[in-house]
Amino acid sequence: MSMDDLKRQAAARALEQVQDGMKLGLGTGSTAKHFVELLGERVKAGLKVVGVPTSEATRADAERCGVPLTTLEDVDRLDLTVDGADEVDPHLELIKGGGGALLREKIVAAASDRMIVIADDSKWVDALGRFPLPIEVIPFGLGATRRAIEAAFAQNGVSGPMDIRKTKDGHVFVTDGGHWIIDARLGRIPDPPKLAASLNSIPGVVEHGLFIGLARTVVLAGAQGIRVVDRP
Ligand SMILES: O=C[C@H](O)[C@H](O)[C@H](O)COP(=O)(O)O
Repeated sequence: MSMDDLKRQAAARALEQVQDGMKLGLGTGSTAKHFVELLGERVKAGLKVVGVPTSEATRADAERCGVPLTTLEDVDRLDLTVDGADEVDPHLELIKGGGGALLREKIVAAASDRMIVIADDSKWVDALGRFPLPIEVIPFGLGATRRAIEAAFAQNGVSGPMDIRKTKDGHVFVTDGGHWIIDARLGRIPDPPKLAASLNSIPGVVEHGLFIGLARTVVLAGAQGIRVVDRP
């Protein structure tokens, strides 16, 4: 079975949690894209839902698949967000943002009563940090922001190279919000909630890819089948 088949299986399992009338957060990335496509099939068959997309890419996918969209101005809360992740640890803390959508993803997840993460089981790790941590920053004053990030890393016992994310053709990657991303290769993050709190307090850091306390359930698809892990 291909990696893509596994991602679709995880998406299909999460879709079982969707009920008529729900307001949904629609994640971003190759796994979340499967969820949007499968959701579109259910909508064509009569399911009534509305979704808030977490990126312009997901907005385009949802429109193509016929999923009705809304905004967080027009609805108070979302019932459920289904999104992918770059890493998941045993406490169900996450690294997200490999596709650059972390800011809208975190806003949408925080506005949701429940977040289900869908992933192939290669995303499950003992400790977060092997995947470079995306940190979304304002381009103004970048040198000062970088130094403050380095100081926060030192306080948290981590260090590693920090790269401004580039596109394949060598241009700086610009997020949907018009910001840049620093990818920090930390290797292992001993205390993700503490590091998240440190990064939250840095002016110039718009958001970061540590999703703490947000995922309620993780659906992992692997060669041996599907494993569903709930937050204790
Ligand atoms: O910014 C991107 C998102 O956080 C994605 O959900 C994450 O990168 C996982 O993407 P994929 O399902 O393609 O591995």
